[in-house]
Amino acid sequence: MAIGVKICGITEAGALDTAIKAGARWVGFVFFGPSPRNITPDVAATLAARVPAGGPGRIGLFVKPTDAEIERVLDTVTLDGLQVYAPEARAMEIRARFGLPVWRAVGIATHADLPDSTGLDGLVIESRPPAGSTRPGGNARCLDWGLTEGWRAPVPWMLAGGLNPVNVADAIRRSGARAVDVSSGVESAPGVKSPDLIRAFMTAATNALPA
Ligand SMILES: O=C(O)c1ccccc1N[C@@H]1O[C@H](COP(=O)(O)O)[C@@H](O)[C@H]1O
Repeated sequence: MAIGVKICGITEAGALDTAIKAGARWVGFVFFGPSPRNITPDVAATLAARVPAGGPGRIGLFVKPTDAEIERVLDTVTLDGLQVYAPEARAMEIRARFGLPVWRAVGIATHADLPDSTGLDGLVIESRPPAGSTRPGGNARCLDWGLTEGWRAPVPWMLAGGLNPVNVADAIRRSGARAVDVSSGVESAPGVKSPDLIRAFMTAATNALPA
């Protein structure tokens, strides 16, 4: 079974080209000031334009965004979907307002935190941020992968949080995820993607399950 991979927090063309060549299903651009991966709409537009037709979906990541913040990005950047950190009702509003698929990021601590319904297009399931963190994701923090065992996901979902080339195969097997999302785990320093780590992650994720 093919595993979908999202390489998130791309800030420059070299990493983007590596992700495309290695077969990423999605690439993510972060629009959140406190993140070391934050980029301007102009930079994102240049990157988004490099993605060939039939290439990975271009996902914009937003944290509790206002409509104006999303509008400002979409005025400049062509995106194929949005990843939002916001309550379900707000994420639904965003979906209705902008007409793009919306995946909601959900931080979980127990099996009971897993949503059993949603009106959205997908869910990004990850660990809760450490206390005092300035951002709700991108903290290289792993979930207990056993928590998703037996979960009947209402929509497609991806596993995120603390994944890297060494642990991703185990994470896929233990969590049951068929799509994974990575940012910090393919970086040589915060906000600096490593082409070697991107390639290693893609290989490990792709080979995690028998063909
Ligand atoms: O990457 C960030 O800086 C970020 C900022 C704010 C919200 C989410 C962010 N990243 C996303 O968090 C998960 C897990 O990332 P990691 O692999 O543990 O670094 C993933 O969806 C990132 O795109």
